[in-house]
Amino acid sequence: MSDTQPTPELLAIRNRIDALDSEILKLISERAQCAQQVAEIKVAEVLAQAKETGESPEPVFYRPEREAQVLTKIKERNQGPLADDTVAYIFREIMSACLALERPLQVAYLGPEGTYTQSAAIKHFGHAAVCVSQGTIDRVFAEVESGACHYGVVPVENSTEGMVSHTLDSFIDTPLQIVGEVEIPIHHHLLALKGSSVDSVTKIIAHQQALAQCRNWLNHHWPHVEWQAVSSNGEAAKRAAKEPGVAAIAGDAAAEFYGLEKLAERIEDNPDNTTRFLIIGRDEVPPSGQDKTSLVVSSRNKPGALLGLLAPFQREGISLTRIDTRPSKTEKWAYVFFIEFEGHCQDTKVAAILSELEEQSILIKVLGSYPRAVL
Ligand SMILES: O=C(O)C(=O)C[C@]1(C(=O)O)C=C[C@@H](O)C=C1
Repeated sequence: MSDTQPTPELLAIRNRIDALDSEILKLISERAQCAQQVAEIKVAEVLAQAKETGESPEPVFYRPEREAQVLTKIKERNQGPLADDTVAYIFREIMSACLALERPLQVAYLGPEGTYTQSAAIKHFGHAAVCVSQGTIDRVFAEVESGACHYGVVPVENSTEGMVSHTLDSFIDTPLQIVGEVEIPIHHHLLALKGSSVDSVTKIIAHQQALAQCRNWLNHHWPHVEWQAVSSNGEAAKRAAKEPGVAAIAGDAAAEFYGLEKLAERIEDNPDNTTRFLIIGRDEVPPSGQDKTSLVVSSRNKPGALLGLLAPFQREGISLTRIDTRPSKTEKWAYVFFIEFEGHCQDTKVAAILSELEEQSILIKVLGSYPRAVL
């Protein structure tokens, strides 16, 4: 390191940075005070409503549609040199901290710690949310349904492996709504106890989806070692941290949390491997202007039934973003369709499509209209 004094030029720029930082701090504090005032208004509105109707619902502090609008505006206004996503992440954290002043959020996620779902929860809610690990997807739904947690985060699809069928099935019976979505690029690593060598590995464990996403790599490098599916990548990392000879497939967060050595990095077969997660909550979300709607629908078992369900979307010019089929739990060889499309159920065109589908189908359930992922 050089022991020379900073040049006058460097000193001047640092002084400018100090001055800017104190201005930024002042503005952030002012913004946080505004958020506190918003909270007071929300509480007052609920109290006024309680006086009028006798009902006293909980004030809703978290506003996904507003957060999506704030982040979208920031990205649109950004003129560099920082990247759009970088400035959006900074504002994500500012809003997360402001919301925590209004009401700290409890978010249930499919754990244990170190899972990609935890990374998704932090990406969506920021670091001020309190993320609460759950052992299963069912527990995440149950915690939000019971009110023990405000929101939940569950994986729904992977770009290599397709839908997480358990999550889709859970939506059929739940009273919860989808209130948001978030995508995470998935990079898997082979992890083992610190100081382990590749030769010491006798068993590789991971969630079955992770094993599937690394199948070619495993076949090529580890054909003679046992592979075992476990309940989550976080669980795999937790075991690898205790059991010599056991290597786990998991991501950076798990490697860091359990202090594991990376024996091989980025071992997924598809470098664009991405997982999409859904945010579940108890309240409907008003339109943000850039929304998606998810629904589950089952038609009568007759020729052309699927075509009939899709025709209204084509007529109204509404883009489908996803369609999936699951066996109906109530009738043999009958199916339910999960359909996702652009728009909000309060949009006139979408409302027209929904009432048409209601006439044609034996079951239709809107799972939620929610802002498209901004980050
Ligand atoms: O606008 C609101 O309703 C707020 O509570 C403020 C704010 C923000 O910091 O901008 C904070 C939390 C909400 O989720 C959305 C936005």
